[in-house]
Amino acid sequence: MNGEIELSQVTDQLNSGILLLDLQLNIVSWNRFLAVHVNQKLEDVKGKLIFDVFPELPQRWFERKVASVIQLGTPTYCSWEQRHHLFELPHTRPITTDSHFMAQNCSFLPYEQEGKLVGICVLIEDVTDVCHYQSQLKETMKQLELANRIDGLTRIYNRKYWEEALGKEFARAQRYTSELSLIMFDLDHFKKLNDNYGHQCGDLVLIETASRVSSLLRDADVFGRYGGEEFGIVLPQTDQIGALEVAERVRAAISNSPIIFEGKKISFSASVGLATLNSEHKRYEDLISETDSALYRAKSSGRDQICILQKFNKCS
Ligand SMILES: Nc1nc2c(ncn2[C@@H]2O[C@H](COP(=O)(O)OP(=O)(O)OP(=O)(O)O)[C@@H](O)[C@H]2O)c(=O)[nH]1
Repeated sequence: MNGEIELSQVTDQLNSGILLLDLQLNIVSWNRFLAVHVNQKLEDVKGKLIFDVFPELPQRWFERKVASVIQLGTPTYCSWEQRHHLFELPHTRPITTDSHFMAQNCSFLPYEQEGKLVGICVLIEDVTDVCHYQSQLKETMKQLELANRIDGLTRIYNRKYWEEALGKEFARAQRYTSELSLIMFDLDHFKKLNDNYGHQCGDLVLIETASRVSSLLRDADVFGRYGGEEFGIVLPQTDQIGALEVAERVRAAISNSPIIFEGKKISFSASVGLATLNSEHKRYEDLISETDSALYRAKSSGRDQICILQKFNKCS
């Protein structure tokens, strides 16, 4: 039995491409997998320069890769994560992928005869499925991570993420003795709004509030939904005067224009509490607690207004 025939019977059944090149990068042989995917017979490509048969190959990169195999006499490798594919071979998967071409792991192996390097064997593995499932996994992880941070209704940060961010900003402001202010606001008579116009209308007001306030803030500010109809804004590098300006803009943005729901004009407003970091605040919870007390005072002083406990101890 002829050894060559025997080997090709095996390699022709492989679900991977095997391409044999001489040291000048002319094609010496390939297996059935490549003949099928390139749709050309071995006789038609034998002796041709690889770049004439596969013009898509990055020539200089390919030559460098092969040169290292020739010089070192050791295999080298290129995974689909480095380059999605080298050879433009159509994939035959019924799955939808981002590319028309098969994702590939390619190995470049030295090919020796009688102890002498005579060529390079390129092994091309089809890893389209791996690539596809990995991309899906990445996308799912991204969505999960987002869902973990974002409030489902208003699309701003949820309480857990917002509080973590406040904790970090608090620690940073203490370490660098920089300014930090906190605004918390709560929609007024929200229960009545729900009762009068329905929960759907209440939801719409929450969404509209988040959207209006988001558009007023700087990138560094951290805006989150603290609970039902209560929101918080962390303002790094912001003193009391700066925070008061923001608070006034927030209050006005909410109460100055009603929404239209089922043809009806729905007015709503918010009460706002504000506090600025000082030496009495030992933990970020102290800052929340002071802001919440200011908010409570804004409610009890008539709503649709801003209150600060520190220094001014006043409402505006
Ligand atoms: N539509 C809607 N309502 C919510 C949501 N979360 C909380 N609420 C409602 O918000 C209302 C809050 O009511 P209260 O805590 O009594 O406060 P309020 O009516 O706004 O009164 P003041 O805060 O004192 O002005 C409750 O009826 C909750 O059911 C939500 O996601 N959607």
